[in-house]
Amino acid sequence: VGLSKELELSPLQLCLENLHRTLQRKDTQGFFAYPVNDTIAPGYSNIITHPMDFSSMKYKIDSKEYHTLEKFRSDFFLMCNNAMVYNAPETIYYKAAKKLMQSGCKLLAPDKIISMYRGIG
Ligand SMILES: COc1ccc(OC)c(-c2cc(C(C)=O)n3cccnc23)c1
Repeated sequence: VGLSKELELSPLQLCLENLHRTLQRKDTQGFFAYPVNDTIAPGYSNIITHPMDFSSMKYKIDSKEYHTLEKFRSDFFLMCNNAMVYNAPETIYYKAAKKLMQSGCKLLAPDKIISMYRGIG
């Protein structure tokens, strides 16, 4: 007896869960774990129109909102870019976002995405 229907993870979801886990492991301080709020980041919601964080991405994977690897990839880069727009270059958040983005570029490189699709079948 397999997982009940709604819990069954599709090959794409399994791939996205894997990528999500690998990328989130790089965020050792948890700066990208949850949505940034205006209390810890004054004026954030006025400056960043499309917020994104790892918990929101996880929710989108589990609710089957990502139909392609590219949609997941663009949310990841949106998350990193937001941090490099709101925070000044000398801040720990900007530097953490830049480093995270570099990891994402390697893991989510187009040739890697193509081979993942081949693997998904
Ligand atoms: C200092 O501990 C935390 C804990 C969680 C955070 O975001 C979820 C952040 C955080 C994360 C960010 C980002 C990602 O821009 N940020 C910007 C300004 C002030 N704080 C933050 C910091």
